Amino acid sequence: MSFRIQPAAPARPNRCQLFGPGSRPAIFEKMATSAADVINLDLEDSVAPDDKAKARKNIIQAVGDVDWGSKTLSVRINGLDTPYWYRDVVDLLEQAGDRLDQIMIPKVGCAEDVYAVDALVTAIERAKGRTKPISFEVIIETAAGIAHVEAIAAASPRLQAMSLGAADFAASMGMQTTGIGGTQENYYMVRDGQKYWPDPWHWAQAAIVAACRTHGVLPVDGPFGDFSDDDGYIAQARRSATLGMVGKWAIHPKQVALANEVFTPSEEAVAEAREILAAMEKAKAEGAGATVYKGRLVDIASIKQAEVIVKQSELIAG
Ligand SMILES: CC(C)(COP(=O)(O)OP(=O)(O)OC[C@H]1O[C@@H](n2cnc3c(N)ncnc32)[C@H](O)[C@@H]1OP(=O)(O)O)[C@@H](O)C(=O)NCCC(=O)NCCSC(=O)C[C@H](O)C(=O)O
Ligand SMILES: [Mg+2]
Repeated sequence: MSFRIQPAAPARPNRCQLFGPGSRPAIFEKMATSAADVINLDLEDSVAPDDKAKARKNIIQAVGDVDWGSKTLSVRINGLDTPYWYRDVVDLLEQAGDRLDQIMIPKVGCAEDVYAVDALVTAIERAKGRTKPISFEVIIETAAGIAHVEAIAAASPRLQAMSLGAADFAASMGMQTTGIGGTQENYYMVRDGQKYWPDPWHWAQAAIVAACRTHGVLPVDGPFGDFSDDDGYIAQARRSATLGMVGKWAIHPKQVALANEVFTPSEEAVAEAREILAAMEKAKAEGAGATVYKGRLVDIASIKQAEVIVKQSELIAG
């Protein structure tokens, strides 16, 4: 291990973030009774410009009126390039109750974007005597965002989570696709006449995971647009989980169970992880730093790998 210690990410379940437009209050109760760990009420791209003010009011009222249970309650504000974002922050922080946990900042392009929102939030919290600090989550969904991803991950002690927003990311990067997440028809390799579809989001996800893990932030996979394609969603979510992400967005309620299934370690995986820990305990007691488990090497690094799975399952079990 480096002399630089890797900080732990916030210890809260974040397997699924369910989104809903702030202009559609009829679904708020349904979101609250869903099995999602995080609720994202949206003021940004799912809300038309003429509906922004009403959506703000809907959300402010719902923060206090709806029973959100133990979920993390987050509101996505508008981007810092719009005329809406400051009013989103001011109205939310001045008028919404203490049940509000988090603000999601979209299209973050540099650490200073987070700094600017932090300054405004801090001023309002002090002025209004809000005692529960609002946490932040950000979306990496522009070329600038991914170019500055590590500085963004380090930008504020309020920052708890960071997502990849595949739709805006693709647009900003000039990618030739209208798909939101998943494999892309024209992103393939050919070997022996067979096509093979790699994952075009892989490198950006890996960059986000590395930045998040360096600074103690939860890395999260964003939306998968085709909510009729369960297999595609599951495949994308499994790749994200394998890379180190802790959860994924749901843009339709049917995706919630899929995310929870993928990001909850299976009983078999947890049992195997516990067996590896037990095998290493035995090896250590015998003075060895490595041993053989089911025909393969396990060593001190395997303890840390197994602990990731056990800790995640314990966190979810509560
Ligand atoms: C996608 C939707 C517009 C679909 O809505 P709808 O046509 O109503 O779907 P269904 O008829 O299949 O609904 C079935 C029942 O589920 C309820 N419902 C629908 N949506 C939600 C929801 N989000 N949460 C909870 N419940 C929901 C319906 O009311 C039906 O209930 P019932 O009648 O009682 O059976 C809609 O799902 C939707 O608006 N989704 C969220 C869209 C959104 O927030 N988008 C923003 C996030 S993605 C993004 O911004 C991209 C990102 O930034 C990037 O760049 O990548
Ligand atoms: Mg977006």
